[in-house]
Amino acid sequence: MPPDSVAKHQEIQDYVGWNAEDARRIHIAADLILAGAEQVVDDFYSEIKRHDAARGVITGGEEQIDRLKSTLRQWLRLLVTGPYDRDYLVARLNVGRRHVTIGLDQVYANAALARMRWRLTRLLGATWNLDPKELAPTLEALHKRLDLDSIIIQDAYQAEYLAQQQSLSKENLQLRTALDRSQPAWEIVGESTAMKSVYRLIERAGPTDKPILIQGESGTGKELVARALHRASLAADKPLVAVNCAALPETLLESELFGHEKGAFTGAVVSKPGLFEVADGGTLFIDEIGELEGGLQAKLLRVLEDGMLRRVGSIREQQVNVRIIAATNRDLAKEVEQGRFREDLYYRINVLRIHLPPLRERFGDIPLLVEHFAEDGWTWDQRLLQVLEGYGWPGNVRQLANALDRAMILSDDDCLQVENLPPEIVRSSQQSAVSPGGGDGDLDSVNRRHVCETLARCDNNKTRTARALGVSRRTLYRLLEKYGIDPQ
Ligand SMILES: Nc1ncnc2c1ncn2[C@@H]1O[C@H](COP(=O)(O)OP(=O)(O)OP(=O)(O)O)[C@@H](O)[C@H]1O
Repeated sequence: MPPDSVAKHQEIQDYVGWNAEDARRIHIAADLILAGAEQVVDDFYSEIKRHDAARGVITGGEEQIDRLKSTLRQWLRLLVTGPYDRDYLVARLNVGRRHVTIGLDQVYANAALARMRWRLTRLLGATWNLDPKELAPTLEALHKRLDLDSIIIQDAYQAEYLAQQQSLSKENLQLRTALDRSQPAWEIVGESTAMKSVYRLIERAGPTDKPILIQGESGTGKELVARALHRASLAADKPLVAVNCAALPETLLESELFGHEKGAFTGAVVSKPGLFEVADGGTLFIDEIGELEGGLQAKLLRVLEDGMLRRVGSIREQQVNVRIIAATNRDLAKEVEQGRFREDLYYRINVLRIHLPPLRERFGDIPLLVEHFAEDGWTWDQRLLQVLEGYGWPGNVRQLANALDRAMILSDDDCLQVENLPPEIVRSSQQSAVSPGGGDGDLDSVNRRHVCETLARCDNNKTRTARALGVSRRTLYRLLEKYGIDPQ
């Protein structure tokens, strides 16, 4: 592994906040997870096999599946036993590549990883008959480890994708397209009027090559819409590459987006193309564009204006042809007014805009979403829907999905019970039963109280609080600022 990767992963590790205590907790849980590994592995593959197109890729039958399963077991062992060090990274990248090369591309890897995360959480929750409070730090450590892991697999994917791109035959490209088109994991659920107008915009705006700005609160499905736009575009058979500006520190983000030349900075011992180059001919989805720093905004503007970019440390300019889809949960017009976002860039990306309504403005979609997120065979009653429809959902659809996951994990049978929803949701339903008639004006105070209570329940730990609320850490900071809450 090149030293620059090691340095980069150290930086990612620091960023995610992985520490010795987390390692210790995972180590304690390792036996349990490994004992349930078969279940997790089977689950991973049943997720993959759900996709018709994947069946066409795994052509070696059961034998190939067995080989892949043993790679996955190795992955799990690494995930829960290995220290997070250089050897882990090398081994992990190899495991990642093996999955990626057979065509389980990013889309599947992500869907299957999400599934694995759910299964591991459930496994720990079900086996350790513990108070959720006691279990929380271990689950958090596990989630951190999976976060680190998915950043690494993303890297492996990119490296592999680039290598494949150079030698890819036409058939393979068509297969890749088929994979992306037939991907049901990106299904957008909702039949409210607001969502119907979103679908209409996707149909109309998708086939143009114009930049699109998707605006909406965190967890409203902006990434889903970006994927639908790409599928509806003329470049649907070309790559869709996603980057989240809030997930990486500025320096990493610059080299991630624009690439770097050998020697550009300490540790850059090899040249690396950026995501713009990887997405050439296709779409680049820039999530949380409002987080982009000034210097990077200028560089992005240049690419939008004439398609020219320069890798970090290079004097050579090169041309790319990439359609930009950007998303933000901020009010960019306000950011422009306050001088935090370049006006010229704003006008460039704001040619077409899609607004995603928050969940509290489309309660009618809740029953469909519950059906979508509940596993096969689960049931629920009207009371559960009433409670869900009476809650404010600051974390939107993502928070709803997490709440339902929790209810499934804690349930003794296959019935979703109100009592197994997160306490803040149950409490808010009890409060609204006592004081009915709260209008929009009350929503902020309900949300504020909800954030305060969750913060207290998570011992003022912001990572845990953000996870419990189903929002990113940055969103949590914005909520704290908005509601004037002192996190201490
Ligand atoms: N309408 C929907 N139908 C089905 N699933 C949805 C819908 N909206 C959101 N989701 C699910 O909710 C989760 C969050 O969605 P997504 O990542 O697209 O939101 P986002 O707006 O991009 O969030 P953020 O701003 O925090 O990045 C995902 O698991 C996604 O699949």
